[in-house]
Amino acid sequence: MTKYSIAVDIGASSGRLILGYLEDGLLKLKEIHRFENKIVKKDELFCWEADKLFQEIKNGLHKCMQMGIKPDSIGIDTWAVDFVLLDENDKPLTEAVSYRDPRTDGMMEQVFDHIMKERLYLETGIQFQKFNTIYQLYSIKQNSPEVLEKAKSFLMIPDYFNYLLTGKKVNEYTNATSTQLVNAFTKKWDAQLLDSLGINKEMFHEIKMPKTILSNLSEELIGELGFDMKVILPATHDTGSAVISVPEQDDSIYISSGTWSLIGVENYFPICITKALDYNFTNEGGIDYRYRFLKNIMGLWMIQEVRRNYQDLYSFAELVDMARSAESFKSIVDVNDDRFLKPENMIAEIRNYCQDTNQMLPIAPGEVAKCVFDSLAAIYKVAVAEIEEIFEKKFQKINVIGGGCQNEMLNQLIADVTGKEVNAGPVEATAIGNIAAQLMALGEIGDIKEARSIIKDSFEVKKYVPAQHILN
Ligand SMILES: Nc1ncnc2c1ncn2[C@@H]1O[C@H](COP(=O)(O)OP(=O)(O)O)[C@@H](O)[C@H]1O
Ligand SMILES: C[C@H](O)[C@H](O)[C@@H](O)C(=O)COP(=O)(O)O
Ligand SMILES: [Mg+2]
Repeated sequence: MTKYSIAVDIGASSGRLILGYLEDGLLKLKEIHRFENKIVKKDELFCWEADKLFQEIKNGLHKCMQMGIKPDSIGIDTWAVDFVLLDENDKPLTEAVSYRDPRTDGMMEQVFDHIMKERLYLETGIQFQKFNTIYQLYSIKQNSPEVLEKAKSFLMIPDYFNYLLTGKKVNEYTNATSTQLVNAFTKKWDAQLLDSLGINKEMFHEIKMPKTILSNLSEELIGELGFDMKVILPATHDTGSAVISVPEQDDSIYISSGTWSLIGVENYFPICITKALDYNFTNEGGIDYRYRFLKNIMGLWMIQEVRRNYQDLYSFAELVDMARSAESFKSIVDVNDDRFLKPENMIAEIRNYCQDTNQMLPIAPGEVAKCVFDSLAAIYKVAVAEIEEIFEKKFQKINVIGGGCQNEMLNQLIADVTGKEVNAGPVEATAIGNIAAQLMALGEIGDIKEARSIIKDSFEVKKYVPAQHILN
């Protein structure tokens, strides 16, 4: 009897419900629902609209019913690091504040007064991003200590949605590691670290692995939806699910290309050496206790903001076409400069950077877009060199997955600047990895090796080779 699993993948720019099932040995997908996700200002904080997002999940499930589809399971993945705190009555004490809120400015440095940066890296193996959960919680402790005193539950965004579906409160492993509060070796919440920061460790829940069958829906949800199903934990960190889908892991580097670009390799142990620290690589948890050795790059967030600055006048495809026509424009920016994390106006900020670095200012939309794509390709090249230096080997291929793999100009740029073969696809890598974990939990797929073989057979990837003149 065919099993049907629903993946809920909510990235920083959009969410989608995608139905997945096996047919003739291939993984088939059917998009059920898609919705926008964006940051809004609430009480002077940049927040996600968590209630609206949960309603969109239910809207998608209602659509399933209208299509006569009763999924056997559902799995939710979202962006990392962000969370909600619940009080003793399981009522939210906080909004779902976004990692782009400046409340964490300066917090990392204050945390280093309690634990040396090097020690924190050795214990957790997690990259230093000023928006990591550890710094968000420290900010709450500094500015609203009463909130932390009342907090009885810490739930990351997918954990929170799972709680709303089932009434069960757990923390899923891959996303928990992104907090920089999980010990890379014990794979548990680091009690000593939490104590040293004065953060109440009792509010953290048991860490559960991907493929855990959490529960059935709550009675309330069954009543509302008219059907029941299993709630399964995929790799609830979206990039953790995306990496499951990378068709070829050996000898290849992946770029999970969405709002963020996450560039790295799959590994079987944490690499916490000084060079990895200096280059700010992370060891986020993966499926089956693997590690995602990767680093964050500002990503297509920049072109999303450019598009918004142009009042959504142009599609992403049109921006790419215009960038192609700006062939002679050569200025590039350091996309990882903090100024690009949440600027008032991305176009103005890019121009300011070019001014500050005595480069030509991008004026036309095509020049702005080209500057973004050239700049991303340039920093990818640096990251590839850093990875090869740390692993002391050359990687032959780069797999670009996620929405950004549709950017054919950027794919070709990556091949040209790195001199490597680029394989682009699958677009919905995150949802595919989410579904694969659910089908493994349901016994439809044996293990990750089989899952990757099915995914490779099921989805086309488009190949890009370096332009000939580059290779000569
Ligand atoms: N047709 C297209 N051509 C070029 N780029 C595209 C196209 N469609 C989507 N993209 C890129 O994909 C990005 C969204 O990727 P996605 O993985 O959906 O992001 P997230 O999961 O972070 O919301 C967009 O910001 C855009 O840059
Ligand atoms: C803030 C985190 O680094 C971010 O969530 C990243 O880990 C990630 O998963 C981004 O996924 P998108 O689909 O939003 O690009
Ligand atoms: Mg995504």
